[in-house]
Amino acid sequence: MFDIPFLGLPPLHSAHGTVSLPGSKSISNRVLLLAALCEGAYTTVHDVLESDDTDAMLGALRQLGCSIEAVDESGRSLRIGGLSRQHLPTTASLHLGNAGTAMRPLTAALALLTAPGCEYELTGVARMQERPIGDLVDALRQLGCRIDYVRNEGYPPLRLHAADAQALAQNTHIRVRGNVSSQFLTALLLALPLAAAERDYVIEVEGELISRPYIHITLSLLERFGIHVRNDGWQRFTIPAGSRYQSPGEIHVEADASSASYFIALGGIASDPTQGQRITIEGVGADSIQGDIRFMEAAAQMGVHIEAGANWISATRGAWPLKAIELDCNHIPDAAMTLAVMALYAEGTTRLSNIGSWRVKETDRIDAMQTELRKLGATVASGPDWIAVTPPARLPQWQTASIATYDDHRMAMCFSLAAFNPARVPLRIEEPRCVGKTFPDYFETLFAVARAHPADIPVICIDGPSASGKGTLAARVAERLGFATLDSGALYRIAGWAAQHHGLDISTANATALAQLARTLPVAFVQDRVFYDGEDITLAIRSSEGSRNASLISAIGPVREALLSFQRDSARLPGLVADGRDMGTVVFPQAVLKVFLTASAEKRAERRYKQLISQGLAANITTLREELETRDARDASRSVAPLRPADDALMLDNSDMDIDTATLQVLSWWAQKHPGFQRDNASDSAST
Ligand SMILES: Nc1ncnc2c1ncn2[C@@H]1O[C@H](COP(=O)(O)OP(=O)(O)OP(=O)(O)O)[C@@H](O)[C@H]1O
Ligand SMILES: Nc1ccn([C@H]2C[C@H](O)[C@@H](COP(=O)(O)O)O2)c(=O)n1
Repeated sequence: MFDIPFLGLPPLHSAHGTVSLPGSKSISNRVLLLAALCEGAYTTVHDVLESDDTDAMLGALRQLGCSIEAVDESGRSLRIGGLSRQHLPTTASLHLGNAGTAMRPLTAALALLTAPGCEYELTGVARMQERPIGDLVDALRQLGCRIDYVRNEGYPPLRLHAADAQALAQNTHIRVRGNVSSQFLTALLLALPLAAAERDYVIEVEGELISRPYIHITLSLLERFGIHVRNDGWQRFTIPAGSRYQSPGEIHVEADASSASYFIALGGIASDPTQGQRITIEGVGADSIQGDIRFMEAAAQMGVHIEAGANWISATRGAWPLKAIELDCNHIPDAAMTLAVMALYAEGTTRLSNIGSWRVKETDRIDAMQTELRKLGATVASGPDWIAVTPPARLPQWQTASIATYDDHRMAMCFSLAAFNPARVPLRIEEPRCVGKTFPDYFETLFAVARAHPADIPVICIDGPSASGKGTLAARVAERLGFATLDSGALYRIAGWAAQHHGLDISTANATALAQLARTLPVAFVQDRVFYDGEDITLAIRSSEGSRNASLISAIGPVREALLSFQRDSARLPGLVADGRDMGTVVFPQAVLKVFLTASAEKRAERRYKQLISQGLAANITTLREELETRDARDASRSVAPLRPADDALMLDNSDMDIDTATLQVLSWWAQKHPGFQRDNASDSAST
């Protein structure tokens, strides 16, 4: 997951490949609660989504005394022991983050489970405290449940007390408004089987029921747990007397159909079938119980070519540009956000209606969508429950933009699709960590299938003499930007070690054999360790001998040639920070930012000395200084790719600069290379 202030997206041109999606949030949280409600039974739930929202549910269930164990190392199969009514804690304060799928059902279930003398408080983040829950509380109060608002009438936090048992036995017919959030009805449907042992309970929906597909998921899952609800025209639901939760033993969570929408759109925007390209999605397909699977129909209407099997989908470009549509999106409220961004690639105006529920989600999604699409140059109009999007009319009207995400995972995910814009303007997604709500590895999954022109992948080069701090600085900068790193010196160190290991003298006489060896190094990088043919050589290559051998072998032209393509292939999305001696002069001459990092020989020897001592290695500061000066002289005087600053490199002497200051300097230079974004790296960095 990219836990950084912003993620830069360079222009992307195509996408191709297969993606496996995480489990559905809606199904995961329902199933976890259902399993917990099977008193005295165990349920193994497979493919559970690992995310902020499921963490919120699991944390609450644990606090309530539920036993939850990982079945294997994947952590995605959990064995849940049903809650025992008699052993619930007397008090609990449950923090449910911004997880509506935890807050609403737990409110209803606990309103019925709270025993006399017990008291539970349910709360969440600031946004959760702005999300209405009054209709659910009103419905529960009709049953005799006792719920207080802790702060604001109609909103969490809530305090729950034991229900009035007499009222609960008499008030078996309740009403709930259907046009605010379908999660209220879901919450009641999941909770009422706890009361329905002896009598029917009937829920009457007032007004139009929005987001019916989510109720369909609830009813399907209730069936799996032994509860057969009677559905009369989506207006009246009866939980029959004698209902009792029964564990299915094992249950699998489908992949998330809403998450699939980004990759279906991706196929339609960026996979060219004439080049044999397609995006294949595994884990969810035509047999899905999730309503958002019908996004396939909407995307097909816009021109995406889609094929689907029971649990897979493939998507490629069909009509291009896409076709603008007018669509009532009540049936796919979450995935409809993806359509709004697809509209950027359509001819004409796309109008999405019946999306009033967007206003009470993680943020006011209609306002957020309008603001951010306009930043890109689109023309956007909106009303209480609709939005209309017209793409920029001509290429120059596309704008580079820093997209705010409003702590809303779907804003971050759907706006990533704008990186395929025809004007090839780069984007920035602010606070990309918000995808953790449902799809923590979203951007990694996207980058695994998206392609950029090599020249568009941003590379930062940090070259300089030995022990000037290149590796340390490169790692810090990469961490801040979410980029990969390339320690090119390590490659020469490994090649030098290998030559010695195979008894090859490091001299130009052996150039061909040494180059062949360098081309086929059986090396593996595992976290911060280096393995050669399974042998851990991390420390060996950092010894004085290792440094000398690296310097010697790096002066042999064919060896440098042999290592070139590996280094260039390290440039990958969303970017690379490469450190060495010739990153800016030879390997990445087109790099956007080149830094030549220096420090006095005295300081460098001192730092290297401290580094070796801290690793438990013997060192002598005078010898170290002599060695690194000899090495630098050799590296700078060799005929191939000598150590020298590129003509366009920025010089940074960090002799008297700490690592944080050096990092901020590089990030600030990086920001200056990217005019046009409303926020810049320097101000983001300074706030850390
Ligand atoms: N600005 C700094 N102030 C103090 N110490 C630093 C600074 N930058 C780096 N160091 C320390 O100096 C040591 C050498 O740094 P580092 O290994 O990053 O250098 P390098 O240039 O990559 O070395 P090499 O050329 O051998 O690959 C490390 O222990 C690091 O923590
Ligand atoms: N791009 C590079 C990187 C390194 N070398 C050589 C020169 C160094 O003496 C040796 C070890 O590098 P270090 O780990 O100290 O960065 O490798 C090079 O020629 N070109």
